[in-house]
Amino acid sequence: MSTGSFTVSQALNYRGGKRVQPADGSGTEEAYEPATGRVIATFQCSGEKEVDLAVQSAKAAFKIWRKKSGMERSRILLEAARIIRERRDEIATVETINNGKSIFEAQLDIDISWQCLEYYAGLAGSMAGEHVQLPGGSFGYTIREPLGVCVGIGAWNYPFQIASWKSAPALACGNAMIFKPSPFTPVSVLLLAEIYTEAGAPPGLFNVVQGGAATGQFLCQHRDVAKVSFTGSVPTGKKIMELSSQGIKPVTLELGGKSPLIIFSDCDMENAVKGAMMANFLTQGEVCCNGTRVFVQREILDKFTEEVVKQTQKIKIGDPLLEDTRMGPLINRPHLQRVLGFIEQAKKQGAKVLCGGDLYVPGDPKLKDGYYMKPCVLGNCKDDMTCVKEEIFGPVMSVLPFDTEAEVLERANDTTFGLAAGVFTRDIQRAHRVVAELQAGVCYVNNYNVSPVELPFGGYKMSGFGRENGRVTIEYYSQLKTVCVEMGDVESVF
Ligand SMILES: NC(=O)c1ccc[n+]([C@@H]2O[C@H](COP(=O)([O-])OP(=O)(O)OC[C@H]3O[C@@H](n4cnc5c(N)ncnc54)[C@H](O)[C@@H]3O)[C@@H](O)[C@H]2O)c1
Ligand SMILES: C[N+](C)(C)CCCC=O
Repeated sequence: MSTGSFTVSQALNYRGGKRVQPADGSGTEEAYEPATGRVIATFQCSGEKEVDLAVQSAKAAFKIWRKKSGMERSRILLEAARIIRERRDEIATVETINNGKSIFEAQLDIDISWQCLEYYAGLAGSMAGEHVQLPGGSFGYTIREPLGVCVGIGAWNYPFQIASWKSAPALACGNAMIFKPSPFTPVSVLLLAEIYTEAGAPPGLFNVVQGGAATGQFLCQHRDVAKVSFTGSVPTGKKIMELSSQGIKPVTLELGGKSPLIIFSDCDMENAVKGAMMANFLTQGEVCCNGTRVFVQREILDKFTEEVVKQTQKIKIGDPLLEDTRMGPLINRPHLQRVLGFIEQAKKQGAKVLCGGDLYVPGDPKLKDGYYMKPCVLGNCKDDMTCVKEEIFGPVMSVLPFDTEAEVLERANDTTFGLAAGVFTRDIQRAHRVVAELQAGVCYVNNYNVSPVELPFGGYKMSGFGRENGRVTIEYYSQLKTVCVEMGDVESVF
C-alpha cells in the first residue's frame, strides 16, 4: 500500500463475527486520507436498530464468554496478540493512511496494542476473590465478576491503540464489548475485530458500530449496556457522563489535557530537549497527554529555546508512509485551520513564533491537498494567553520561563486539566518533591510520553477518571460479589 492508493469497499460495521452493513442509519459519513485529502471510505452512521442488534449480539457472546475460565480467555487474548504482532506493519499502514501519523509512530502504537493484550492475558488467569473466615465456622468469599456488555467510544488520534486499551481488559474480565470509533478514523478497528474472531473469540464478543454523536448516544442509553469507557474531549465526556447517569452506569473518562513539563536548570539539556519534543510533537501534537506548557528555568531559557527550535526545524514532514518521515498531516482541514487559528491568536496576544506555525506544502504533487503544517515553538508566552490555557491538539509548544520551584508548581497546577506532567532535573529529591505536588494522573521524571502497558494511565480533575492499563483497570471492568455462608443455625432477631 502506498499513499494515494488505498480505498475501503468492505462494510465497516462488525457484528456477530463478521462485517455487516448497518440495519438502519442516519446519514452518511466520509473518511479521509489526511496525507492527500482523498476520501477513502463512505459509510452510514448506525441507527438505534443497528445499535440494538449489536447489543443483542454482544449479550449472546457474553453468556458464553463469562463462563470461560480466566486461562481460557487468556489463551484467546494471547493468540490475538500474536496475530496483531504478525500483522503489525499492515495494521500500522492502515492506521497511517487514515490518521496521518508517521508509519514509524504507527508501528510503535501497534506494538503497544499487542503488548496490552498480552498484559491482560497474563492477568486473566490470576483474577480471584478472597476467602474470609467468620465466627462459628461460617465464612465469606468474594468473586470478581464481569459487568456485562461494555461500550468503548474512541477518539481519532490513536484509533487502534484506544480500541485495544479498552477491549483487552474488558475481555480479560469476561465482558463483551461494542466499540464505536471516531467517524474520522473508522477503518483500523475492523482489523482488531477480525483478529479477535480469528483468535477464537465467540461471534459477537467484540462488535463495531460506526457513527458520530447520535450513534454514541444510542449506545450510552441502551438499557443492556453495563458500562461506558470513553476517550475524547471534555465537552463530550460531560455528555457521556450525563447520559450514563440515567442508567447508573459506571464510566471511565479519558479526556483532554494541557499538561506542564518543568525543566530545571540542573537537567541533562540534551535529554530535556528530546523530552520536550516527545511531549509536543508525537502524532502531529494531537495527543491528549502532551506537555504543551514547557516551563524552563530562567538560567537555561536561551540555551534550551535555541536547541529546541533547532531540533523542531529538523523534523521531517511529509508522506507519512515513508520510513524517514517523522511528522505527517493533521487529521482534517477544519482541525488544521483551528490549530493555525490558535497560533494567530497567540501572536495577537504577544507570543513570538520562534519557528513553524504555518502551512507546509510537500514537494510531492500527490500530497498537495493534504493537511500539513510546520511544527511551532512559541516564545514570550504568558500564563493567561489562550495558547497556554487551552488544549490546541496540534504541534504547538509554548515555552514559559520560571524562577523558583514553588512558583512553577503553583503555575503548573493552575489549570482545570490534570492528565499528565513532567519534570527534568538531575536532583532526585527535587524530582520526587515536585511530583508529589503535581496535580496530574501521570507524571514523568526525565522522560515524556512513554507508555508501558504495566502502568495505569488516566487523569485528575477535568481530564477524567478511571484508568486504562495496569493492574488497577481490572477494577473498572469487573464487580465484586460477596457471598456470606452460614454454617450454623439462623439466630433470628424476631
Ligand atoms: N485521555 C486520553 O486518554 C485521551 C486520548 C486521546 C484523546 N483524548 C482527547 O480526545 C479529544 C480529541 O478527540 P475527538 O475530537 O475525537 O473527541 P470528541 O469528544 O469530539 O469525540 C470522541 C468520540 O465521542 C463520540 N461522540 C461525540 N459526541 C458524542 C455524544 N454526544 N455521545 C456519545 N459519543 C459522542 C465521537 O463520535 C467520537 O467517537 C481531545 O480532547 C483529546 O485530549 C484523550
Ligand atoms: C501513547 N501516548 C503517547 C502516551 C498517548 C496515549 C493516548 C493519548 O492520546
